[in-house]
This record gives sequence, structure tokens and C-alpha cells, in this order.
Amino acid sequence: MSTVLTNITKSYDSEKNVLTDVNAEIQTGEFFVIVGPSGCGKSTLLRMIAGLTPISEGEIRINDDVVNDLPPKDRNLTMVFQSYALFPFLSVWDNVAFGLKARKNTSQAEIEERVNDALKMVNLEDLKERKPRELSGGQRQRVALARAVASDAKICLMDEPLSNLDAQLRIKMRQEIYALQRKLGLTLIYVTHDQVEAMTMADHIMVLHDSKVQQIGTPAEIYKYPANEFVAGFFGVPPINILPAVKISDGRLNVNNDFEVTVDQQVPTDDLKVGIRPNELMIEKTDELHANATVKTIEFLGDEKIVYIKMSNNDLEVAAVVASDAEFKAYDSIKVSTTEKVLLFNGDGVNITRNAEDAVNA
Ligand SMILES: Nc1ncnc2c1ncn2[C@@H]1O[C@H](COP(=O)(O)OP(=O)(O)OP(=O)(O)O)[C@@H](O)[C@H]1O
Repeated sequence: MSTVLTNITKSYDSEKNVLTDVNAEIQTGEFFVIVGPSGCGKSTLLRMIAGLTPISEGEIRINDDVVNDLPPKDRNLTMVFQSYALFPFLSVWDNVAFGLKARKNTSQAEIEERVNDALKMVNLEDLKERKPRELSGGQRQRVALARAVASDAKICLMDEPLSNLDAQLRIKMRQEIYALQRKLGLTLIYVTHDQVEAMTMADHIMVLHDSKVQQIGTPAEIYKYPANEFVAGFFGVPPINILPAVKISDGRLNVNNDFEVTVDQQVPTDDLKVGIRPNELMIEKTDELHANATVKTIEFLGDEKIVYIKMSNNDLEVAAVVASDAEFKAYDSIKVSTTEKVLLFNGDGVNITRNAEDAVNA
């Protein structure tokens, strides 16, 4: 039981593909997140799974049936949109019941039971008589969720369902959606541009960019073994530092013409880049003579500080995360170095760190 995408390609006009050769297998009961920057084709892919947008090439199978030509209503799925898509003139209860009533093959008693259960699950029993305009954004979002829950569809598609909410409510709703998905064993395919949402909720993440799938993996795989420079840079705040490097000998690199690092592998001679996560970049105050960088600005985050740094020899900017009691201030002369936990990328941005390839292709 799964949703299988095979060589899905989409172009709206003949000029350029919005998506090229997308392949994925989404297991029943998993939380699958599609993530990528604005315009990369996330919504298009979701709408193709839903049957709202035709695919140009390829095949979509749901539980072994090719659904390419099936209309949305026959695909046994529900959708939750960013805009909630609630009927303004219907009560909360009727909004949740709408899909069930439209199907006509559900008895009144069953509709009542499902709707009441769904409203209980999202804590909206007390507000069931209200109209959508009498609800907060979070409550409206919960009505949309209740509708998906009540429908009993096996697959639920969500397109940026939390993007209209303020930061605190977003975190709360994130936890609620996650809990509901687990409790109901829903197959949830969830689109977001927010890497934190992807990391915190997904069983598997698909990263889209440049009309192609960059990587599919668990959150840990994607973070530890990013397939390429793009994926490495997309996850993590502040983003990973990417610096040019030159081979000194096998196992030894000079980074940014500034400092050296030992790596446990053979490396190509040219066109190398090193990726250093901000918590692996080491900085210490020094006198001007021994400095290779200058502190630009500092952001205080409570337990930690982010120190933004300008490298002296080429003005590249990097970031380091340090303990909040570490004493750095703007214009300090510092020496930058790194732990050995670095990622290596070739000239094409492909991750060539030892073990990365196995992990990425696993
Ligand atoms: N109906 C359409 N006709 C023509 N082009 C379209 C249509 N819908 C989307 N596009 C284009 O296809 C590309 C992908 O759009 P899509 O909405 O799938 O991206 P997205 O990743 O969901 O973006 P966002 O995060 O901004 O919502 C964009 O360049 C968009 O302009």
C-alpha cells in the first residue's frame, strides 16, 4: 500500500519543465513532506497527486492503481489548503460534514458520529455552531483539519496549511497535526517551504529545486548526508558555511587559504569546497597579526550567540554558533578554524564526503 510517483514531468507551456522526472514512493501511514524554495513546483506536484492538475508525463499509482485519469473525487484523498477553503455561510459543523453529505452514500447517523468525533479530536466541539468568520485563524485551520479527519480518506494532502498563522500558533498546530497524523495512521503528504516544519514533522522529506528532486530521505539523513550543496544550505539555521578548499595532501586540505583541516578520505585535486556547520566553526580572539577574520555582528539567542564573521583575505562571510557567555564583539580580530566534522563538495556541488554517497543512495 503506497503512493508511487514514476517519472513525473510537468510543463505548463512547452518551454520549460516545472518538474522533471520526479520519482518517489510514499508509504501508507507516513508523514511525507515536500519542501523547496518558492516556485520549485511543490504545489504543482501536490495538485497532480490530487488530480487537480494534469501531469504531462509519467505515472501516479495509489495502492497499485494508476490514477492518472481519475478525477479527484475518485482518488480517496482529502486536501487542506493554506486558505482553509471553508464555506463562510455554513457553521463549523456543516463545514466538516459537507464532504460526507455530498458523497450521498453515508447515512445520517454515520455522518453525525464522524463529524462529532472529528470536532472532538481537534477540540472544537464547543464552537460547532459558529461561522468561520467568528473563529481565529488557528480555529479555522482546525476546522479544515477536522474535515480531513471526518472524510475517512486514506490520504490527506496539505499545502502550506500553517503559513497564515503567527509563529506561536504555527508551532502549536504543527504539534497537533503531527499528533493527529500519528493517531489516525493517516498518509499525509505535506507541502511547505519551511525547513523547520519539514525537519520536525516528516518521516521522509523530498527536497525539490530547479525542477528536480534533489534528495529524498529522513530528516537525519538529509541533515547529516545532504546530497549536494543546495540541500546542505537549505537545512540548518544559520546555514552551513561553504568555503573554497585546496588539497595539500590526501587527508589534508587548506580551507579558504586560511586554515587547514584533516579529512578521513582521498580527495580530488581541484575544484573543492568545504561545508562547515556554524556549530563546527571554531573562533578565538587573537591579536591582529594572527587574525584571519573580523567579527561583523552578533545575534544573541539566549543560550547561544551567532557570530557573523568576515574572512580577511576574500571578504567571504561565515557564521559561528558559540555559547552565549563567549565574549565577542563587533570588530574583534579573530582566528577561524574548524573541527574535523566537515562536508566536502566537488565543483558541481555534489557531496563527496566519504559515506555520503552510500547514505544518499540508500
Ligand atoms: N497554472 C499555471 N500556469 C502556468 N504556470 C504555472 C501555473 N501554476 C504554477 N505555475 C508555475 O509553475 C512553477 C511552480 O509553481 P508552484 O506553485 O508549483 O510552486 P511552489 O513550489 O508551490 O511555490 P510557492 O512555494 O511559491 O507556492 C512556478 O514557476 C509557477 O509560476
